[in-house]
Amino acid sequence: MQIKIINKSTHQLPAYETAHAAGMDLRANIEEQIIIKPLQRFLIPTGLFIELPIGYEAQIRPRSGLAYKHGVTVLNSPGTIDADYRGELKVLLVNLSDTEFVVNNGERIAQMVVAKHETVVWESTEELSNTDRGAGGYGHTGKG
Ligand SMILES: O=c1ccn([C@H]2C[C@H](O)[C@@H](COP(=O)(O)OP(=O)(O)OP(=O)(O)O)O2)c(=O)[nH]1
Repeated sequence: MQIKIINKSTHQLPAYETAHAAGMDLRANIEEQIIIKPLQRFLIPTGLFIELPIGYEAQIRPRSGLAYKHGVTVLNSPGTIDADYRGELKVLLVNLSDTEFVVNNGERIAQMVVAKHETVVWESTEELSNTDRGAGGYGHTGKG
């Protein structure tokens, strides 16, 4: 499927990401370096704007390399981009390490996947069907 995108960032979208991709890496589009201190968060602009069809969402997810090597992740993961959103895509990074993390312009800070979802009609009722699980959860079947 094709999805409209406006790129107002200072960098080009790589060709491998604009053709038949599941999504794309998201890059910081910033005029100056951003320094995220330990346990601080920062909303980072990407310079990208998209028009998703109804019935689709985009999910902003962490990059495993940033999480593993630097303790930096997406705070609201997965961030939800609604189909009717026309603003700039932004990434909410949080630094869970004990050292500062520097973000440079053009750096890949997260990844975005486009996903189809059901459109639901919530049917109000007084009773739900019985199951073996019932209301059990939160590890009720064992330790973990
Ligand atoms: O990581 C994110 C999360 C959201 N958004 C944009 C797109 C999304 O469609 C909009 C609203 O996000 P969300 O529904 O998560 O926000 P909310 O906290 O429920 O506030 P709102 O009242 O604006 O819906 O913000 C981003 O750019 N990045």
